[in-house]
Amino acid sequence: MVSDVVNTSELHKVDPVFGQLSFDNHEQVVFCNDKDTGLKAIIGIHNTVLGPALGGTRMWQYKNEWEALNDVLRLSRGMTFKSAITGLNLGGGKAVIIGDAKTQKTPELMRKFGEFVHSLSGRYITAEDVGMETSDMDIVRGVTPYVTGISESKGGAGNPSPITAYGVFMGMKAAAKYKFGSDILEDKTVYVQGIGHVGEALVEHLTNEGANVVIADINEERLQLVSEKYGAEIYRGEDLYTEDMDIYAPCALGATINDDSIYKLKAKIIAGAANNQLKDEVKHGEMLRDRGIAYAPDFLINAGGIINVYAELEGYGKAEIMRKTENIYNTTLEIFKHSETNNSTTHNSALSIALNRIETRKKEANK
Ligand SMILES: NC(=O)c1ccc[n+]([C@@H]2O[C@H](COP(=O)([O-])OP(=O)(O)OC[C@H]3O[C@@H](n4cnc5c(N)ncnc54)[C@H](O)[C@@H]3O)[C@@H](O)[C@H]2O)c1
Repeated sequence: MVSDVVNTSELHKVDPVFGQLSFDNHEQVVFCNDKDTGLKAIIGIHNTVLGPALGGTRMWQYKNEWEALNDVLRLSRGMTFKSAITGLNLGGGKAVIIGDAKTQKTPELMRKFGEFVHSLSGRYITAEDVGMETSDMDIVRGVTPYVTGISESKGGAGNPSPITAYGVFMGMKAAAKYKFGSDILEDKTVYVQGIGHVGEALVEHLTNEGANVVIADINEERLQLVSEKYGAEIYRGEDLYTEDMDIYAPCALGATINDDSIYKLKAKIIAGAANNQLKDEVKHGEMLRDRGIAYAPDFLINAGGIINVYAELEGYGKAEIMRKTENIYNTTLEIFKHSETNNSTTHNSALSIALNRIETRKKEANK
């Protein structure tokens, strides 16, 4: 039924949540508002079949609420598949806080956010994502136990970004093994787009291996710092996608692989940390396959961070974290082989394996 207070041209807004393209049978979406601290947040719980929904909190200056909702729906769904394919007993969730992390993030706002997380009684467990620091999670820990990624001095596994970067490096090496016949990245030209927490640590692995690393970022200070530290070349061109490169590593925000960029891309491999790199999973996954570009699925190779925070819940140590993260190499190789055998895209191969694990658990639970 269409409410007559809505104009026909505004009809898409009648189904603001369940009718969104990015809505994928999410179990719960929670809107959080607090006038005093200015908190406006959305928590998305996609699926809890394998366990509590764990996923980071992103603080970002979204253009509007639709953009924030779309982001939390897409990101929380991605977390479900990330944990499933990594073999963790976790569901998928994520939170977004609408605002500028540099100017609007306060301890009071973070505490209030923590109270909302607490009100979900552990169905959602948070951690850091873009715009968040370990110290923010320490504040959240003050009001709820349902938080990971807290500092080591407080019993946490610390900043997950270096582990995420290590996993991406492993996934990249596996992609190189598949595409070039060798996983040695020496002399390969790798463009790292976004040299934040994860990007910088990835640059370190790559330069240690002797790769030619080119870095791109919108933050000039970061560019100078990372370039000086690792001797990486700074990209000053207009359109990174048109450059000659062996590997493109998206480590900023999502959807950079789209109708526009795919046709320009000269990279033979895409392997990076950013979530939701494919703007359209099906269409752009197929376009990459048709163009012979080996795509290491984002949710598979950027799982190091979640492996790290899962350790806080399960109580395993650094050695096990590293072993599980290193295993991303083997899983990525398996996915490339699976996609070849099944004539599927790598994204769909990874997705089908993740979905299979969830369905199996569901059946077992219903026995
Ligand atoms: N931190 C983790 O452990 C982790 C885990 C899994 C996935 N990820 C994903 O990896 C990506 C990076 O995470 P992070 O923790 O390093 O974030 P971050 O905020 O520390 O770094 C992001 C960097 O990207 C830059 N950037 C933003 N827009 C850009 C653009 N258009 N072009 C070039 N650079 C741009 C920023 O200036 C910043 O330096 C995100 O998509 C995040 O969701 C992170």
